Amino acid sequence: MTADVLDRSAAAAAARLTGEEKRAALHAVAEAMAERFGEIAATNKEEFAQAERAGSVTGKALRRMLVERPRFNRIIDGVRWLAECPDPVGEISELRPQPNGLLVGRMRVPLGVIAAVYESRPEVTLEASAMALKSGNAIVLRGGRESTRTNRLLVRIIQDCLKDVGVPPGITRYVDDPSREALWELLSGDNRIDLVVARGSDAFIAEVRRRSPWPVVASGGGNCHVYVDESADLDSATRIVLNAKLSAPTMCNAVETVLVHAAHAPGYVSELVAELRRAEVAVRGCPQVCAAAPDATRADDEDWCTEYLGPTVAMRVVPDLATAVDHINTYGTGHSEAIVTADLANARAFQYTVDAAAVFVNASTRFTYGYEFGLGPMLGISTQKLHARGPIGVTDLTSRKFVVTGAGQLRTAP
Ligand SMILES: NC(=O)C1=CN([C@@H]2O[C@H](COP(=O)(O)OP(=O)(O)OC[C@H]3O[C@@H](n4cnc5c(N)ncnc54)[C@H](OP(=O)(O)O)[C@@H]3O)[C@@H](O)[C@H]2O)C=CC1
Ligand SMILES: N[C@@H](CCC(=O)OP(=O)(O)O)C(=O)O
Repeated sequence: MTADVLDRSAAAAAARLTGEEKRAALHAVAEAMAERFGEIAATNKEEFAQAERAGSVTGKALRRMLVERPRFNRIIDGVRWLAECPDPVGEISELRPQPNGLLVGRMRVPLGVIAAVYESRPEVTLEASAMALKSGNAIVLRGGRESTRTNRLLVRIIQDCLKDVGVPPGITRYVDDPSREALWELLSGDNRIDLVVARGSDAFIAEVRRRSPWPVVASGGGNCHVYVDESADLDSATRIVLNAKLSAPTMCNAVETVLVHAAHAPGYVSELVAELRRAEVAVRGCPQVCAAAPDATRADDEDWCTEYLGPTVAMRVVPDLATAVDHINTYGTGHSEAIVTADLANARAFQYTVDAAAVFVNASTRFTYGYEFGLGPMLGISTQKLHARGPIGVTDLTSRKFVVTGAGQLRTAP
């Protein structure tokens, strides 16, 4: 299985594709996905029901598995967007003529073979394949086992489209064997993978890092915070907190802990807790929050570390901005963090000192998403600093090499 899946010639074939070939292939994929939606949704529905019966995916993760019309249409539009966006491959920048006449520049190039390993979310299969195609990479995909049939179908459709437009279908592969052993074999040192993108829980990412000698970009959990500063517009703060929790509580960019400046306790704290309770969100609070709002239950240290991924939020009153930043840098996962403030100096201090992939001023953490950042489709939200940070866009699936053009120059300097 492994040698076949990781045939390096697929990487060379992907890297050779012209902009026009990629454009044609991506449009063909978008059209086929739209046409065959019924078949995809039916397969997915069966698998979903099976996972539900087996209890193999729990409530919060279960919904991610569903392929549903409006969201899938958005992903298809993302494939069309990729078809039309400028080809990142071959772009030359930073051209610097040297005193000896050498022309030194940097050319954007594909990485080679990418392995994408991710949760039971079939839409990732489509986005990841399309992004790899556009960036001239071969890709091997492995999603959560409950979605194997849907993922296989999606990859078959993609491969058929590639064949139809004359692109080698082997540049997109799916690991058919859903066992973990097959996954570890894929990631083992026997193969050569240029980048592993791992989306999922901390336990999963830790295991991938342990098993894989290849560079791993972690798209990990989001223990995200909103800090309501002393000068915040409190109506806006409430709207931001509610949006950050309620617009999609199961997603990694949802808020999990709200920090409120002590100037707002007890009055605003009790109002905010009441708003959250009205929206059926449970609040786990520090002693000051519980004193202000009796229907908050007492939080412990575990709460500050918890990604609830559901209708619960932790809340803590903090004496100042520095304590809020310290709390976030201690318990956060480097994903998305927000401050609500009318104080420009505090806004800037927060953005400089909070260590996260996306740091917002007066906006919801839910905006951390490729489409919302103008990057188009994304392969995950990197919670580490290298090689990509935040939403992993198509350009992040490339590297740059130096390209140097001379006229027979020889180096004479020591
Ligand atoms: N930053 C980002 O872009 C994203 C982050 N996330 C984060 O992922 C987490 C939840 O996702 P969830 O669906 O529960 O992800 P899981 O980590 O449970 O599942 C993801 C994949 O990991 C495998 N897996 C799970 N646990 C282990 C383990 N201990 N050892 C080896 N393999 C494992 C599963 O494979 P198998 O099928 O074999 O069980 C699955 O393919 C949340 O923290 C969420 O925030 C999710 C999506 C995007
Ligand atoms: N898809 C999300 C962002 C990232 C994501 O896919 O996260 P998750 O739902 O945790 O798998 C969004 O629409 O904001």
